[in-house]
Amino acid sequence: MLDPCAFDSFEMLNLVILAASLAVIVKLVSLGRQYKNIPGPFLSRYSSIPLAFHSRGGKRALYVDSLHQKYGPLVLIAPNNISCSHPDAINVVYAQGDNALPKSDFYKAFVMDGTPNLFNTQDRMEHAKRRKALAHPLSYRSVKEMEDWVTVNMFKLVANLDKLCSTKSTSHEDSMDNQARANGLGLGAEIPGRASGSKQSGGINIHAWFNCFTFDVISDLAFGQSLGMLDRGTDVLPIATSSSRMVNNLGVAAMIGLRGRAAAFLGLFPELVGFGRTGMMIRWLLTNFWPDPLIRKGLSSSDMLSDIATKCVRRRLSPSDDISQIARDDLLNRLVNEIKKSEGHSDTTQASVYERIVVTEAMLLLSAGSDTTADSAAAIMWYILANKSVYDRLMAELDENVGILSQEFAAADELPKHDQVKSLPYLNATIQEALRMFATNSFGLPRVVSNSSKPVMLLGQRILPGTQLSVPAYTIQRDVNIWGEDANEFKVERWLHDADTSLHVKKGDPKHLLTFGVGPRMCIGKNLANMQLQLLIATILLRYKLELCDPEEDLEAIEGFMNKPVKFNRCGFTLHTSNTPLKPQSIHTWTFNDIIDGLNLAMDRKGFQGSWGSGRIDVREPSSGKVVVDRQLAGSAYSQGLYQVNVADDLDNELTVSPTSSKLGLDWTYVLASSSHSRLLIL
Ligand code: HEM
Repeated sequence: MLDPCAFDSFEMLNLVILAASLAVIVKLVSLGRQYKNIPGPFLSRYSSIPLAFHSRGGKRALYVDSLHQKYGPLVLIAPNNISCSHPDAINVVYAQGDNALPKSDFYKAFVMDGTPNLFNTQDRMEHAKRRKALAHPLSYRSVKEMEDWVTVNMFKLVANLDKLCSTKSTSHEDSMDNQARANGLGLGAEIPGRASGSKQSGGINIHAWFNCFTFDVISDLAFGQSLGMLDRGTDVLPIATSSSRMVNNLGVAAMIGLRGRAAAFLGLFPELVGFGRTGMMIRWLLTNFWPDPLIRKGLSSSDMLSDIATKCVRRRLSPSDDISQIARDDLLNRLVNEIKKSEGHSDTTQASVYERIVVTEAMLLLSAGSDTTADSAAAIMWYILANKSVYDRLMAELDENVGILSQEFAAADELPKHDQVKSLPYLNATIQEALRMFATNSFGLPRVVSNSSKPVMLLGQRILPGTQLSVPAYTIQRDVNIWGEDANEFKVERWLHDADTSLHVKKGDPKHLLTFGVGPRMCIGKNLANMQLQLLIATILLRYKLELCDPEEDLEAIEGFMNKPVKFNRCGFTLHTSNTPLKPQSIHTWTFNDIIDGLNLAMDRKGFQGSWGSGRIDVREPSSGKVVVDRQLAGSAYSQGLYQVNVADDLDNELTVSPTSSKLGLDWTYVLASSSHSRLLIL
């Protein structure tokens, strides 16, 4: 006989399944009806899967662009998710002030350890507070004051490239390429954006070197110490971490790339990446068991990056560590001061109170401010090299206005200065046009109409709360209605306002350039990025003669969160004949401690112009007895503490240091063994 209880449970189960199915059907029908007047692929009305599929493949912007070509300016790309490629949409979706729309749940995928940062916070008040803390340290004025850190790393970059140029190898086979392959920078399909296994042979992997440069600059500024990639010639860090072994041997660039790839996919399923304990638990499950290795590696990379940032920042903030005593007026220092102010802490507050916020923001700066700049620089370089007339005109402008590297050059203070290049019209027009064509920020950055948002109308369509909106940069930046029939051609002239400008080129208007985003969430690191891009392009072009290894190959890109050039990463490199190569460089770093009360080191950080307390630093070349550095102080900018001196010379042996001290003053004599290219850089 049938047990009545069993029958009841069976019926109950049936009822539950039926109810659940009905709920799904009702939900699907209502989803399908929503925005039925907005065109889009059939499946996208009901599911994010088509968009997720193309995001996983790194081609979201191209996919959405193809939808706009087919359906017009308004397209439903997923349920409740509208892409609008009309220029009028820019000021609606990325509106300022009371009309501003918050970032959508897509950004939850970027939250690392449960603490939102400036970039991924969805809360407007929290965002305003965080933005205020970073706005000052990243203002144009602050960035200008930090130019020397950029210069020091540029010098190291040039020293490395000179070394590669002066090796006998005719192909300039670059060790970076092997390292790149080994550390994940160049594993083709697995780590798209870093392919080095292409047909190109010979040349120098300029993209990888740009990465090392931008990482070293931003870590120098944001962590208080460089990650030393230019010194080691690789972006693999010698820091042992406890995180997943899956990404242990990867370089930082690859990790940031993977993290962006995973987030671009997971952001479409925000229910998988919630906050709190459940969120952490789901994340752990995804990291370990998600069937797609790209996603697992992306999540592991994210954890690993967080570990690295935490270690670096803790080290700098720890009062017991020597490094923390280095007196540096860098970004981290400014960030700590601003966060202390905004969080209402006094100087005496324990570092742990604000450490978490500082770590989160410093980590953000590392991931937001490194490969974005390197990828952009690589793309700009490709456009310059692929267009001979642009190359020639740029060289003429640089020669005329900077020209300094055409003479013998051997020290950081002889590198181009930002003031020399920042207003060069042709250089700036080239950068703008290359970034228009390449679109580092390529897909539409999503915002959401929240319940508290003011009513939103987009091209005559009323947008309901809960709807995601985005304006695709790639499509806008190549729209013939905005840029003219030549929208798909690289024409620097569209940004120039001189008589040479050919009349058929439609002028460019920066308001349609979404490179750094628009509105309240636009890039806060734009000043630093621009400074690096201008200096990088100017320095490299002035110092080296470059050519594409494979002129036939197009610049292809693949997207994570940002767009990355693929295939192009190497180019033929030779020093301009008028340049003398730097002798192979070693950068020696010295730290020394000021133990005398009240003694301040003050310097303007311009290469040689440093001195030590009431004494001085003498740097001599013993063979000639020539004093390389012998200056008095320029002013007082720092408090006492541990200072760092980098000495670049062409010797492998350690420097001999002969300190002499008197009670009230210190006379330090740094004696360099014989060297004709010895230089002292003081940070
Ligand atoms: C060429 C290089 C760069 C490009 C193309 C770029 C692009 C962008 C874009 C498009 C956004 C808006 C993202 C969104 O709305 O979701 C953004 C935001 C941001 N960028 Fe950049 N960026 C670059 C360099 C930098 C640098 C050097 C830094 C740091 C020093 C930086 C820090 C940030 C931060 C913190 C945000 C979040 C701002 C906010 O939400 O208020 N970026 N960037």
